Formats: sequence, C-alpha cells, structure tokens
Amino acid sequence: MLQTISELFELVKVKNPLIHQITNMVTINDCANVTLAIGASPVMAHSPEEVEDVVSHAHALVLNCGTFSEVTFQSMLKAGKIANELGIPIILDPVGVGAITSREKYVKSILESIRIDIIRGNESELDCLAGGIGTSKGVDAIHTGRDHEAIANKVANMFGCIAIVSGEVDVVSNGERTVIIKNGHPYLTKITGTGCMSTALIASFASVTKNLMEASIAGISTMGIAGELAAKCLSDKEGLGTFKVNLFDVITLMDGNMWRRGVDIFEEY
Ligand SMILES: Nc1ncnc2c1ncn2[C@@H]1O[C@H](COP(=O)(O)OP(=O)(O)O)[C@@H](O)[C@H]1O
Ligand SMILES: Cc1ncsc1CCOP(=O)(O)O
Ligand SMILES: [Mg+2]
Repeated sequence: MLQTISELFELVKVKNPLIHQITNMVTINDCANVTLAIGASPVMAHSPEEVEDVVSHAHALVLNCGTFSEVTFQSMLKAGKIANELGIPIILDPVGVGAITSREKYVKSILESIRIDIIRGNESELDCLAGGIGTSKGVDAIHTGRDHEAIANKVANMFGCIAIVSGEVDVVSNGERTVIIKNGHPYLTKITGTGCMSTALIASFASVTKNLMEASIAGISTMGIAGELAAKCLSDKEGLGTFKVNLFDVITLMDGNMWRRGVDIFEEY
C-alpha cells in the first residue's frame, strides 16, 4: 500500500487533473493554490448556469459547505448528479454541520440525492452526520471525547463511502478497514483552511486512482506531514504567517519519497 500511495504524487503531477470545487468564500484561494501545489488544476465554479459545463470536464468534484446558500445547494445538486452519471469521484467537506441547523438539513439532503465517494470533516462535523448532537459552535471541532474510529466507521457505513475524521490523529475508514495517521501539528488548527485544503488534496489524489482509500490516506497525510515540516523550519521569531508559507513550500516539494519518509500510519485490525 505504501508503494502505490507514494506513486500517486508523480501521477497527479503528470496527469494534471482538473478539480472542480464548489467551495466557501473564506478559503477558496488557499484551496485553489494547494491544488496547484500538489500538481493538479483547480477550477472554482459555483453558479448553476456554469456547473454542468465545468463538471463534465473535471476529474474530481469537491462539495465544501463552508459558506452555504440555497443557490450553492442547487449548484451542488446539479454538479453532483452529473458527476455521478459520469463516474467522477465526489468529495464532501461538511464544514460547520452540527453548528448551523439549516446547514445540517442541506447536507443531509445532498447525501440523500447524490452518491458521495469520500467525506472529510472534523470530529464535530462527522459526529453530527453519524447522528450525534451538534457539538460545535462554528467551524472548528469541539472535542466530545467520542471514539473517532467509531464515528468514521459509522459514517462510512451509513453513506457507503470513505469517511475521514481529521484531528490530532486522522482516522480513515471504508466501513471495514480503518487506517490511523498520526502526522500533524497543533499550528494546523491555528490557520483557517487546513481542513478545506486537506479535502482539496484528497480530491486531487482521488482523481487519478480508483483506490479511494489510498487517495484519502495520501491527501490527509500530506497535510499532516507538511504541517510537521513547516513547523520544524520556523525560527524563534517566526509564527503562523511563516508557517503558512512553509506549508505551501513543503506541499510543492512533496513527492513519493518525502511522503514515505514522513508518514506515520498504521492499520487497525
Ligand atoms: N490537535 C492537532 N494536532 C495536530 N494536528 C492536527 C490537530 N488537529 C487537527 N490537525 C490536523 O489539521 C488538519 C486539519 O484538520 P482539522 O483541524 O480537523 O480540520 P478542520 O479545519 O476542517 O476543522 C489535518 O491535517 C489534521 O491532521
Ligand atoms: C472560518 C470559516 N467560516 C466559514 S467557512 C470557514 C473556513 C473553514 O475552514 P477549515 O474547516 O479548513 O478550517
Ligand atoms: Mg473544516
């Protein structure tokens, strides 16, 4: 598995897949740039008149709910249905679900109407999808003490997809297999968008392989490893600004060898 995942880095760079992202207005620019940094090509198109055209040329579709509206919802449904028909993988980032009641209704409706391949969110978001009560007040996770593996497993089985609960430790489950990734750094929680960017990375890898479990592991671990290396390069006088620049530098330079040297992963049996 480690060998095939490490080969995905080169594959993304060679294929330069198009990643259609219907996403939020807070982190949209960072998501576009991280997609470029890993070697894929982003296109952020939101309007219902445009999504049909755009998604039909795409190799993966991201639905990110960070700043939601009725129009965005309609665009997501339209793009999602076409992606399903064309066999394009869909990656959902249910930002803030559980914190905002109307958003929960919309996200559940998306999950009923479209086949989603991968869901990535923090503990609060995925716990809400698993049937828990919303614990977060905003987009950041509130720690419930609930078992992340159980949450990931339940979401994966409920929606027939791969579920990733990110956090201090990232849990990736397809409902049968559970993989734990220990990479990361607390600074990743101090700049907005590292979750959204992880989702964009996962989509970039999912666009070049049929093995979506491996794509999920590649995407989420890339952010964790990059966070560790970005923090390691900081001098005593540098903080979150330089950390973010370093993060982009590391993601640009990440290849299969660097990934294999940095990844801290094990599988639960
Ligand atoms: N306490 C932590 N320590 C180290 N890394 C973390 C921690 N919390 C989250 N991360 C990492 O930060 C990135 C974003 O995850 P997360 O904060 O859960 O997403 P979101 O921004 O959507 O809430 C992931 O790569 C995750 O591994
Ligand atoms: C702060 C904020 N508010 C609405 S979307 C958003 C960005 C959330 O990004 P992430 O989940 O990656 O931290
Ligand atoms: Mg998030």
